[in-house]
Formats: sequence, structure tokens, C-alpha cells
Amino acid sequence: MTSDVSAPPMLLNICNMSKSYKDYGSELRRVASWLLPVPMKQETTILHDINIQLKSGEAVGLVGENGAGKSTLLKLIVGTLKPSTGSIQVNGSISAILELGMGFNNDLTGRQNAAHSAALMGHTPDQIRAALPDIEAFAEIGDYFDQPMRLYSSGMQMRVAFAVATAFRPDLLIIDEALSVGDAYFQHKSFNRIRDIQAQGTALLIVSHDKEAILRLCDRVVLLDGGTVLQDGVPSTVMDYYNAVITDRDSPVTVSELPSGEKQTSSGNGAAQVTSVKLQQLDGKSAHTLYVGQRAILTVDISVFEDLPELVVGYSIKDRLGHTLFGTNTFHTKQMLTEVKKGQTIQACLAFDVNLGAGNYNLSLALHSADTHLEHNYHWLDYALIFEVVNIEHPHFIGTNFLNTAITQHVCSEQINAKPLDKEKLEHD
Ligand SMILES: Nc1ncnc2c1ncn2[C@@H]1O[C@H](COP(=O)(O)OP(=O)(O)OP(=O)(O)O)[C@@H](O)[C@H]1O
Repeated sequence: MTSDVSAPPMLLNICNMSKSYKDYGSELRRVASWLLPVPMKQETTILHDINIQLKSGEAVGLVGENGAGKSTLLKLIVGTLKPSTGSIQVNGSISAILELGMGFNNDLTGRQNAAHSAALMGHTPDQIRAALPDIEAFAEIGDYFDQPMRLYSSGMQMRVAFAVATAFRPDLLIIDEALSVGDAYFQHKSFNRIRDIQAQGTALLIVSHDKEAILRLCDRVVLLDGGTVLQDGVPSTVMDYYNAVITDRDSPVTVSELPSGEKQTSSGNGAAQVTSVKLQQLDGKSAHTLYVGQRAILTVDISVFEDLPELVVGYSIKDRLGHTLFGTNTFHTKQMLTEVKKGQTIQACLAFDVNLGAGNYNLSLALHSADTHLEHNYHWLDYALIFEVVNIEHPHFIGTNFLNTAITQHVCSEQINAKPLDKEKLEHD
């Protein structure tokens, strides 16, 4: 038997772990249960048989609906809660930004709390003294840093929590819903700091309801649902699955592998279904390659299987990493169909300008009522089409958006004679 001795141990290894809470009905009965055989009223299992591994340097997103068990799982990993069964092994240092205010003493100043938190993480007084100026500078809360924390706004508390948690580079940085707290300036700054720490080799475990942040930061996403791991895999695929399961719970969700290797997620109650989809150029030629700036027509054939008071048709375009670049539907364009009858077929033609950068894209289609698919999802189809965009006639540009740019410039010999810009020349033809 051989074993790979060169393989480093997993940074985080969660094995068959479950967490239950016992309810004794009252605090008195709970305390009494330590000494006497007091029967409990009920036991609720919050997390069931969880198996998750994380390698050094890996960035994993943890997503799921409210109450799925995400925060509980993070508390178990950092050790503030103990598993009921199974094990959690961490082979490295952890720094965590959990619930707002958790671990801070409101009577201590920001500086004192920062020093206290750093000491709890195991840093020496010298290390803490050396780090405090950076923590103060990063938090940017001015004189408040030396005021008691009870005077802080929630955003200020988050700034200090974030500054402390990221002042010393840990092996694993855990962040629970902290990415969208605070003002836009601090969000941007903290996002950049996470990226810096990640680039230095720190692994990330992030809980966030911000899909774009998850897609930008994570190599893998774990979807928790009712305390179990429903999916663990490629971010764009898991996020498509999540999008499908947040709707009507009774509707089936299927995932099939396309010849290109992509995973196509399809969901919905089947009251209406997409039966075919075609992408064409204006001259009617079917196209899987489109040119930057060109007008394209998407034709969607729909069969209706039940009488529907409302039918909305939507589409969205995503890049290969799953970032949504554009999406709209006939609710927003005020073209929602009403009183659609069982047995009818509908053809929807959506024309759009391919104002995208060169690259590969995929298209999702949606049939539902109202403005989103959350209430009545008839059919949602990811990867309904994959297409390529090439640039043959516009100057080279970078990015996924094509902004048709006109530039005029004047070289002025003397600054005082500088002419105003010729607005007419700048206008789009
Ligand atoms: N101390 C406790 N005793 C009993 N049940 C608890 C306790 N703490 C949490 N729960 C329950 O565990 C479940 C999971 O909660 P948790 O906060 O982990 O979910 P979450 O996925 O983080 O949700 P959210 O997105 O709303 O933060 C919830 O149903 C919650 O009510």
C-alpha cells in the first residue's frame, strides 16, 4: 500500500459532523439536566452529517437560504460551538469576522478591543503593539478608535472587526456576511484587502448573499440547504443550482452535462416550457459566433401546458465565470402576456446589440409570473445557448462591455489657448 507523503494535510477537514440543540423547555430544567436525568422536550438537528474539506489557499463560498445553517457551521469551525457528533480538524491559524459585535466589549475602546481580540488569536504583546497602527489606519474611524465601542455605529464596529481580523495573515480567513456591511468606500477597501491576503496564500471561507462577490472571490461554492450539503463544486454551477432551488420547493431541478462539458440547470413547475431557442444575425443566419456591436435576434419557442394569468419571458447573458452581464424580462419591458391558455404556443423574439467584449458567453432563459421567478417559476433554463463574440471591426478594447467610444483631441501649444472640446464630433453617429 502506498500513500502520498508529499500531499499536505487538509487545512480544514469536517467529517460526518452534525450539530443538534437540546430544548429542555426552561433554563432551570437545562441546568438541572447537568445533575439529574431531566427529560428534554425536543432535540433539533441544525446540521446533518456535514463533510467539507478545504485545502491551503483555496477560496470557498458558503451559500444557502436564511436558516440553512451557515453561521452555525462557521461558529463550529472557529470553535465557539462544539459538534454533537463527527469531527472538525483545522491545521492552521484562523481569523474570523463573524456576527457583528461578537467578541467585542462595548465598554472598551476600539483600540482596547482590537488588542484584546488579537491576544485571543494568540498574538504576543509585541506583535499586537506593532500591528495596532495598521489596524487604526485601516479602520479609519478617527478619534472614535479611543472611544468606548458603545458609541460606535454598526459600520464602525465592522471596520474595527475587519481591520483586526486581517491585520495578521491567517491560514484561513472566515467572513460571515461582512462583505456588504459598511459604506461603499469601505466595502471596496475590504474587498481589495481580502484579495491581497488571498494572493499571499490565505484560504477563504465566505458566507455572503452577494452572488457577484462569491463568484469573484471563490474557487468553489458549497450550498447548504436545511442543514445538509446540497451541492459542492464549481461556483457558476452551484450558483445556478441555488437560483433554481430558492423557488418553488416542489418543482424538480435537473442538472445535465452538455457536450461542451458545462452543467445545464433546468427548473420549474412545467406550466410553460421553452421548446427551442435560436440565435440569429439580422439577415436570419443562425449564429453561434457574433460580432462586437452587431444586432442579434434571439427566438424562443414556448409551449403552454396550463392556463396562466401571467407569463413573463426573460433572458440573461453570463460570462464563462457565471457573472451576469445583462438580464431583463417582459415584466420590465411592460410586455407581460396575460390570460395565456393551455395548449397555446408562443414565439418570443428578443433583439439586442451585442455590446460585449470578445469571448464566450452563455444565455439563460426564464418563464415565470411577475417580475422574478421566485413565486411561480414555470421554466428556468441555464446554458440555453452558448455563443462566442469576436471583434473584427472595432479598435482593440478590454473588458466584457463594449462602449462605442468616439475620441477627439486637441494638442494646444499654450494652455491659455486651449479650445473647448468639440461636442458635435463626440456625438454618436
Ligand atoms: N442556540 C440555538 N438553539 C436552537 N436553534 C438554533 C440556535 N442557533 C441557531 N439555531 C437555528 O439553527 C438554524 C440555522 O441558523 P443559522 O444562523 O446557522 O443559519 P444561517 O444559514 O446562518 O441563516 P442566515 O442566512 O439567516 O444568517 C436556524 O433554524 C436557527 O433558528
